[in-house]
Order: sequence, then structure tokens, then C-alpha cells
Amino acid sequence: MATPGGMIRALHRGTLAQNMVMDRIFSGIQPTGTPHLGNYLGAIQNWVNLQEKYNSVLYSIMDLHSLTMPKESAVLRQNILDTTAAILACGIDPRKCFLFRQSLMKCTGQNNDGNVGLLTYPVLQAADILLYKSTHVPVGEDQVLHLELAQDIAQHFNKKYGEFFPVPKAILSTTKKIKSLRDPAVKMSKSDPQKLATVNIVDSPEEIVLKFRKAVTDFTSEVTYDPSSRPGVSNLVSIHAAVTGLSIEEVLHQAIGLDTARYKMVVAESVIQKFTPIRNEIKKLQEDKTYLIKVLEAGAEKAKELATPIYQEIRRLVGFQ
Ligand SMILES: Nc1ncnc2c1ncn2[C@@H]1O[C@H](COP(=O)(O)OC(=O)[C@@H](N)Cc2c[nH]c3ccccc23)[C@@H](O)[C@H]1O
Repeated sequence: MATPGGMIRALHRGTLAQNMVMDRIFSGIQPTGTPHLGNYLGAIQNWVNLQEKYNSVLYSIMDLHSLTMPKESAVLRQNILDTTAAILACGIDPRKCFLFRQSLMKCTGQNNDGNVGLLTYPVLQAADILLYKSTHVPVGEDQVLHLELAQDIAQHFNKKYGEFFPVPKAILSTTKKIKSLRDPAVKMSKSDPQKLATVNIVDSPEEIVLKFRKAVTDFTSEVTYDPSSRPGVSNLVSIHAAVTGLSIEEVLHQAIGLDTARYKMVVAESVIQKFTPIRNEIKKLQEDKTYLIKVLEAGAEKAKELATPIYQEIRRLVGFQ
């Protein structure tokens, strides 16, 4: 039975508090400038909803992960601030979640230098998730395999050292994979060399119209939803439903009588409506660098407070201390 002294010691070590599994949301985004429509619909829109529903929510700007596609340091620095401005503008509220840079949490007070092992992509991602004992990870479909590694590592650790990590579960949005507008067989991606394939949150209304006008569909002019046989037009229907908050049936109903060419303009308009206030807010936030840096620093402090006792307990369980 726990004695009061033992209890206090346990609390001090964090054991009791950490063994109680509480729901904790964790997710992250690489700072590749401002996010695109896929990031927004696959992840960020969900993040905004989840910060309202959960008490412990952490979102991280994954600057270490972004080193897999190296950039000049000045570009990286700017991208970090732009990504921060963008996700704040999308509705992420630093009073409801911890928003911080990944690199501010790593190698601090831990006496270990960064190395290739640390940067090995999916392992680093698993470490990010587990370091906070996260229970839920809102991501797009392309991250599910990475998350499975985190689940395996958690289970392996628990088997060896006793139940410690919750096994983190993915939270997928209904639009878990937004496709390229130029090739609906592949996902929309920041690194797509085809400029018209990816809609960025800060694109002007003219650019958005152009990208949707050129979106690859097929030779049937009617608007229907069948992702396997009509991936191009179905991608437009998914986007339309997700940005308006309507169901697939409702947007299909609205599209009755429209051919795909006209429907593309309806979808473009709905995306413009969604992104215009966000774009304006991003511009405002980008002008206040000091604020952005302050938000990230405050978030890092709070994330560190959360992670430190967990990290110490991991070290103790493993036998490092
Ligand atoms: N076309 C698309 N359709 C739907 N969703 C999409 C699309 N493109 C991107 N996403 C989602 O956007 C989020 C951020 O993408 P990143 O590539 O920066 O995301 C990445 O590169 C991660 N490895 C960052 C990361 C590092 N550590 C983590 C720990 C937990 C969660 C995430 C992370 C992701 O949720 C991604 O699934």
C-alpha cells in the first residue's frame, strides 16, 4: 500500500501523475513556408476543433524533420515564422494548446548532441509523440505508417519496462488525403514540382481560380462522387464538402445541373471564401515577428515542463539513472 511519504516521492518523480492515462493530443507540421490545402483539410482544421475538446493539446513546428529537405538557414528561419503565423491564423489558439518548435525541446538540458540517429525521421517522429505520452495524433493518411512505428515502440517499451506509454491512436479527418489537382493519383504536396497541383493557403483568389480551372478531371461532365473510378472530380467534391462543412450528399445536391467546368469554379469560390480571412490574418501576424517568437517560446517552456518528468522517468525505467 502506498504510504504518504511514498506517495509524495512518487508524485515528485511524477510516477503517479504519469501512470494515470489522460487524453493528450499531439501533432506537428513541417515548416515548409505556409501550409497548403491538404495540410489544412487533412490536419489543421481538425487541430482547431480538437483544441476545444481536449484539455491537453500540443502542436509542434517540426523544424528538425524539415532538415531532410535542407534549406538556407535564413529561409528556414522565415519558414518557421510563416508556418507559425499560418496556423495561428487558421484558428490555433496558444491559450488552448502548447504551440512550440520541435528543436527547442530536443537536446536541451539532456547532455546529448544532435546526431543522425536523432534525426532518423520516423524514429524522431515516434519520440516526439511518446515524449508527451500522447494518446491521440491528428494527422493525414500519409502519416499513419509513421504513427504505427510509434505504436510499436510504445508496445515494445511497455512489454519490457511495464505499462508506461499509452499506445497513441491516429485521428483522421474525413478528408484524410487531398489529391494533387494535376494528378489525382497522388496526394497534394508542398514539394510537387507542378505549380498548379497544390493550392497554398496564401494563394491569391486569381491563383486559386486558375488552379481549379486547370484541375484534371475526366471526360464525363456530370458531377458525381466515386473516388475509385472518378478520382479527379471526387477530389473536388471532397474539398468542396470539407471547406463548406457540408456533407458529400449536400454538395452533390448543389452541383445538380452543373458540368465539371462550372463546378470547378464553385469549388474555387468556396476555397477562396475559406482562405481569404485566413490570408489576411497571416499577413497581419507576419508583421509581428516578436509576437510569433514569444508564442513559440512560451509554448516550448510549457511543453518542456510536461516532458521533463516523463523523460526522467523513462531514463529511470531504462536504468540510465
Ligand atoms: N494531401 C494531403 N491530404 C491530407 N493531409 C495532408 C496532405 N498533405 C499533408 N497532410 C497532413 O498535413 C500535416 C502536416 O504535413 P507535414 O508533411 O508537414 O507532416 C509531416 O511531415 C510529419 N512527419 C510531421 C511530424 C513530425 N513529427 C510528428 C509527430 C506527430 C504528427 C506529425 C509529425 C500531416 O498531418 C499530414 O498528414
